[in-house]
Amino acid sequence: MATDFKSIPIIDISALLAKCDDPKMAEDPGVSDVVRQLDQACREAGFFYVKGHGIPDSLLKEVKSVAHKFFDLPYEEKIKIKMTAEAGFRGYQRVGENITKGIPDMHEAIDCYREVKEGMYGSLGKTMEGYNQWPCNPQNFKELMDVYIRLCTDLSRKIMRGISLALTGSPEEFEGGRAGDAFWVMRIIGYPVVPTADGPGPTNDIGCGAHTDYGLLTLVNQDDDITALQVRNLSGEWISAPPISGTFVCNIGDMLKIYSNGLYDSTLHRVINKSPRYRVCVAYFYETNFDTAVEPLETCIQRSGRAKKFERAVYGEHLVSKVRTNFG
Ligand SMILES: N=C(N)NCCCC[C@H](N)C(=O)O
Ligand SMILES: O=C(O)CCC(=O)C(=O)O
Ligand SMILES: [Fe+2]
Repeated sequence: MATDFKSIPIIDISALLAKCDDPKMAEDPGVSDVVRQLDQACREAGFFYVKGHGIPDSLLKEVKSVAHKFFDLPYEEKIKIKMTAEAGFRGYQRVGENITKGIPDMHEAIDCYREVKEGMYGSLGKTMEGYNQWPCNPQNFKELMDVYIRLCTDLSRKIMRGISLALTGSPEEFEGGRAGDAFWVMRIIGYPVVPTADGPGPTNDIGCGAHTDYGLLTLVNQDDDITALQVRNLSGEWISAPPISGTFVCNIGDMLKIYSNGLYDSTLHRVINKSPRYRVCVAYFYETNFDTAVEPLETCIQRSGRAKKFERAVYGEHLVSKVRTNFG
């Protein structure tokens, strides 16, 4: 459960990464220290920054730089990779096309998902079947994102080993049938400058309305120098998550809330870009296996008062119902 946190902690995870695939990792004092910090951050805020994550800062910056270059292109160019239901909701969506709680968001984006081949998950996977649509311009876009996705997947798996240790004492609860074949989502998002009182432009200033993320863990790579992401604490105050160069902002999704039986919450957050500059964010979402039925872990039920607080949910069903409401 979230608390009245006033700021979001920064965790150096290098000791966890160094020992992550060592069978004795649980006994390492450096790992234990990171695990304790992850546990506290997940209980108190559901949000934390990570540093010491091993992904080069130059790559974090390049990914944002190609995103800026894409969004700078004329509309006719961007719409060449238009998001459609036929493409499994992959591709470019214009400003106002994504809906949060009935209100159009003031962002444009390219949505990408792990490829779902025809028939792969039967009727459960139908909506998400399709291939990603990559722009030809900037030219290195796809190659760069492929590398980035691979690194984010590996990093997320490792952070989840730390979170697994914190919740259960074993590092492997989110592998195998739960998230050993993790589904992923990536959104490359652009937030235009908000209109001034007298100028033309969008009808509201909410870049992305209050929402929770859907899966296990999100890695947010946001533009430096613009504070726009806000996180809601228990009393309903919006706490800013300002950019800290070289870090990711991480947060917990709905599936981890269920697995942890509410020990960790998927914290509400929103985006308001009040700066005079266009903002980009590349958000990577690490999820469970697409067809996994998620239920509270037995250890977490024991640790949280012995009552099961959530019913089982199939991740793929949750995603599909979100995608369908996001795009009308
Ligand atoms: N895959 C994830 N988590 N996407 C987050 C998008 C949040 C906005 C969306 N309209 C919503 O209401 O969920
Ligand atoms: O733009 C951001 O900083 C976060 C975006 C976000 O919350 C999302 O896409 O789920
Ligand atoms: Fe989000």
